[in-house]
Amino acid sequence: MKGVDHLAHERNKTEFDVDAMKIVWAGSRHAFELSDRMARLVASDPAFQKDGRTRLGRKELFKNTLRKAAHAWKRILELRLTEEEAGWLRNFVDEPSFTDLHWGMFIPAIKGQGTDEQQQKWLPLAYKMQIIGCYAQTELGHGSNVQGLETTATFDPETDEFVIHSPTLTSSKWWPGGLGKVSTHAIVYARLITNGQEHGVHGFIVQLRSLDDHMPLPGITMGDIGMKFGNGAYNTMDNGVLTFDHIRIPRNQMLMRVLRVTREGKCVQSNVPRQLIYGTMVFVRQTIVADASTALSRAVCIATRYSAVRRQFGSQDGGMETQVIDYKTQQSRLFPLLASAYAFRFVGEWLKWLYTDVTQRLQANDFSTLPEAHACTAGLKSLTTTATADAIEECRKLCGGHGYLCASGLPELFAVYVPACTYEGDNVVLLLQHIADRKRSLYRIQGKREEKKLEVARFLMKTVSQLGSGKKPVGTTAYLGQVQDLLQCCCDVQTAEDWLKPSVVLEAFEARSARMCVARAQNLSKFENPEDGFAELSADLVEAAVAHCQLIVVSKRKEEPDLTPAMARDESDHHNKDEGFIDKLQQDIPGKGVNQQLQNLCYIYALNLLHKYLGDFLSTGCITPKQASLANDQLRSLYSQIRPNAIALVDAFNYTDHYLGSVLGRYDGNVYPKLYEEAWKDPLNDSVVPDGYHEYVHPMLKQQLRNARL
Ligand SMILES: CCCCC/C=C/C(=O)SCCNC(=O)CCNC(=O)[C@H](O)C(C)(C)COP(=O)(O)OP(=O)(O)OC[C@H]1O[C@@H](n2cnc3c(N)ncnc32)[C@H](O)[C@@H]1OP(=O)(O)O
Ligand SMILES: Cc1cc2nc3c(=O)[nH]c(=O)nc-3n(C[C@H](O)[C@H](O)[C@H](O)COP(=O)(O)OP(=O)(O)OC[C@H]3O[C@@H](n4cnc5c(N)ncnc54)[C@H](O)[C@@H]3O)c2cc1C
Repeated sequence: MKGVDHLAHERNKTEFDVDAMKIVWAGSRHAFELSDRMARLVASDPAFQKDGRTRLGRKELFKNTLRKAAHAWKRILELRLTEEEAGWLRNFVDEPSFTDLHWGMFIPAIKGQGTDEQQQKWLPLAYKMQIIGCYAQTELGHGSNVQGLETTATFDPETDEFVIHSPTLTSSKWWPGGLGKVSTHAIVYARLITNGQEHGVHGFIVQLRSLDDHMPLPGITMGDIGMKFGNGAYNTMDNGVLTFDHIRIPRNQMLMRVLRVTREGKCVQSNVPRQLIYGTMVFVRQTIVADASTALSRAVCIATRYSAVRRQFGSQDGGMETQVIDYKTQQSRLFPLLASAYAFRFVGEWLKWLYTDVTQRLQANDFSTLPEAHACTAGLKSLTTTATADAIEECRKLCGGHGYLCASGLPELFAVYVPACTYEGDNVVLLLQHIADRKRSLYRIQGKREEKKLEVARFLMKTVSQLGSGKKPVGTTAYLGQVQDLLQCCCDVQTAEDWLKPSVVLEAFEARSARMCVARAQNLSKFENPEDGFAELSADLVEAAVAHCQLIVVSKRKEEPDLTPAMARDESDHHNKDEGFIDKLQQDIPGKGVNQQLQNLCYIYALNLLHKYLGDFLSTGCITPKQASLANDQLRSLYSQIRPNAIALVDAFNYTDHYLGSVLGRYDGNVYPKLYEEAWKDPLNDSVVPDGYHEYVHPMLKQQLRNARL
């Protein structure tokens, strides 16, 4: 590190081994070394510099993105990077681009929904970037309601082709990233029609543009949908519009792993469940949870370093003013966000494990864990992106006025990040799904034997409804197996220190979630028509889903050994599966003081939630007002313990200044001179007298002066 380290005094206070924490944050030594190497590679390459991005006009900005994407690909080939290394490199380039959709959705869709032959044909082309793909699902009229899509794919047995058509304006594909200007191919989702019969929505590989001159193929109309929120930000992406006028594609370009259309136009269902058509979304939602911890940690790193640099008030006898990080209000806003960054990191690791596990099972024709994977990815995507978007804005406020400058990096981070609350499923719709299950089920609330046929029950509601049936809940809902205990238990916290017991915190969160679920299930049972009940109570159901998802983040309960065979996992998996925050602490984590810091963060995460959602905990009788007050006392004490380690805890994210892209978050804390320097780079400062002055302001001044003299 060159130059003076203005944060050295802060780093000297550190009470733990930062290098060891870097490994914990990265997930493994291998991941740390690899990401560190790629981050430095990108930061040291002038072609990847991002200075002034927020000042560029759309065309210039977009061209710049194309240049960087091409340069990244060139470096990947030159250095013969592995797929993993290439992924990290693209990540550190830090600019949304068409390649995100090519690697992040187009390829996974073919892998997940294509037959072996289709994979053999299309994947090599995609891997070598001989074609560029995107994911065209959403339409102008429908995004959330996938079954409401209007684009049609009608089988023509005479030519052995599908005819892809956009029958209405609202059926125009609208939003797909990479579609507007770059993609040559797309996975297009359309209603399958054979022999005059509809067979639901399926994916089709459609070529959009000529591989020679990049012109749209006949019958295809395409373009960009226009500027989006913020400067720079997501405007580097060509989100597009697309309509089809009776486009023909060969039959074998329908992704046929789930359903096969024969030469005669007969539909043959494979043994794979229909829901796998939605599999790409499960994959991407899982990656979005991991990305949430990255975006959140970037914002927190900026706000924490700046809070240690910034001083306001409190100077005595001409001495230094107080660092704003020492104000308890600043700590109570900042440290829970720091704790959330770590919490989301660990739950993201766990979700990745869950997804890998589900994928392996699917390959072995075991589909039993798919509903849980869907529910967890949907719920946690919603929980973590909502919290992260709010947190980035809070970090901006924590940086005072300077946080509002683009030079802080926070406005662009916010503008790039907020659509995560909408894409890959609107967060409210996903929470409703989290508790949703469309299967007919027997509705029976623990022991009441109050049976009702339901058209629509919900994932959590269904679990609760089956408690009396002898079916043991597994996975993330296993705690509901002890529902009777959880309905009756009394929190035995008597001192603030009692809140530092994992079992106490776990019990409080489990009891809150269980009681909320049971109360909602009881309310639902009062409705004659369950559909009406779900519609009427949906806001309450969302609250229960949030409580359940927060419990997963605080700690995924260790699974019982006597699970159904589908859920039983190898002992060798043991370390991978327990990645909830409390579970993480049970592992043997090397490095001086590391475990202690993680414990502090874990309790800050949990107790801050308890404070924020106090209404839930009090109204369900899980804790008393006195115990809530003790939790607050403990929180304040934890903030004091985190304070000397705050800078080191954000250093452990190992972000380069290039990646952070923030004058306020610089590693060396040299904020003011650099902020001053940055201001002079603004194009407005290219000339002393601005363009337009002589045209508009000068005549106005002159006129006023003349008037005054009259
Ligand atoms: C690289 C990152 C850049 C990101 C760029 C952004 C890309 C995008 O945004 S792509 C477009 C993403 N679009 C969405 O996420 C749409 C959101 N909507 C949905 O996901 C679904 O339509 C739904 C979850 C809201 C379901 O609607 P619903 O009508 O209730 O469900 P269906 O009747 O269609 O199906 C019911 C059946 O399927 C199960 N299920 C639903 N989704 C999944 C899934 N992803 N995986 C597994 N299973 C799923 C659902 O639980 C029902 O199950 P059963 O009860 O067993 O029938
Ligand atoms: C930056 C960005 C990138 C995108 N990239 C892609 C892409 O690459 N490919 C692609 O196919 N799509 C893409 N999308 C589209 C995205 O997936 C959809 O916008 C998203 O799924 C939300 O759907 P919607 O727009 O229809 O919202 P709507 O469903 O219209 O939501 C509007 C409001 O209605 C509420 N609502 C809707 N249904 C219900 C319900 N049943 N109960 C209660 N409330 C409800 C929602 O909560 C929300 O408040 C992208 C979107 C964005 C913003």
